[in-house]
Amino acid sequence: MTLVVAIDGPSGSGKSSVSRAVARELGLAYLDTGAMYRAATWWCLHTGVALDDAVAVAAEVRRLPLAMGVDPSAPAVTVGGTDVSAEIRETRISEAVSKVATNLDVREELRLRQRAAIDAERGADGFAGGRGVVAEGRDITTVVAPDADVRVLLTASEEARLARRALDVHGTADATAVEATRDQVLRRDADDSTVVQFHVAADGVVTVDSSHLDFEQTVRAVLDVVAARA
Ligand SMILES: Nc1ncnc2c1ncn2[C@@H]1O[C@H](COP(=O)(O)OP(=O)(O)OP(=O)(O)O)[C@@H](O)[C@H]1O
Ligand SMILES: Nc1ccn([C@H]2C[C@H](O)[C@@H](COP(=O)(O)O)O2)c(=O)n1
Repeated sequence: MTLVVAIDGPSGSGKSSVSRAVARELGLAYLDTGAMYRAATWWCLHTGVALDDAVAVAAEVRRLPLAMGVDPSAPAVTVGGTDVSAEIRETRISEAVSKVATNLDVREELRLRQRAAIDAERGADGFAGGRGVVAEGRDITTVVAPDADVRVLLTASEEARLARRALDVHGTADATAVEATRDQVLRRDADDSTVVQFHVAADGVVTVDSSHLDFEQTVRAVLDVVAARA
């Protein structure tokens, strides 16, 4: 039997790294839906469409030639055959992505693709047998896959999330680095929260608070939820 694990949470809560580790541990595929919004943003900047033109942006995203790798050890993201896995993590994308992710027509398009990717991995009707998947983002537990076998909201305090991101981007979590990270974490969450809810667990979703857990402990806590629920 295949397993679908859905994990949501705010920026810096550890969704991506923890989901990848959980997928590796369980031998499941891994779907990073945030990377899909980032790839859509990369594409819009690449094609030169004005991000404020919601209709044109949605039309561009419907044409997006995106291929999502689902190997948790190397989840490559390619657009039109170009590997953009590294570029979509650049600050210019992090600063712009909420404009694209809050476009409701873009969300409709990417949610269709996300559901298809999850169905492919779970071996749903019309798809070849899959191995199951860990899918993570902001609305996977609530909108994209509310029927997932296991649903987790991964949280952490603002302080912990800012420190983690500062360490990632600046190599230190001193006061200056944390301040420089605020926009990428808190402003982005505030903008994204206008269209999706990822701070409070919906009914049936288990909260894992990683504020006082290290990475390994957090992975173990999520694996424990899977073991208890699946
Ligand atoms: N429990 C933890 N303790 C300490 N560091 C952690 C923990 N979980 C994740 N990290 C580290 O925090 C950083 C941010 O994690 P990650 O990128 O997975 O977060 P995210 O929720 O996917 O963020 P975003 O939504 O902004 O992409 C990474 O360097 C990761 O290794
Ligand atoms: N299911 C999702 C996944 C992501 N987003 C938005 C929110 C972020 O600003 C952006 C990039 O996500 P990240 O790579 O930082 O996890 O995409 C969303 O709205 N819904």
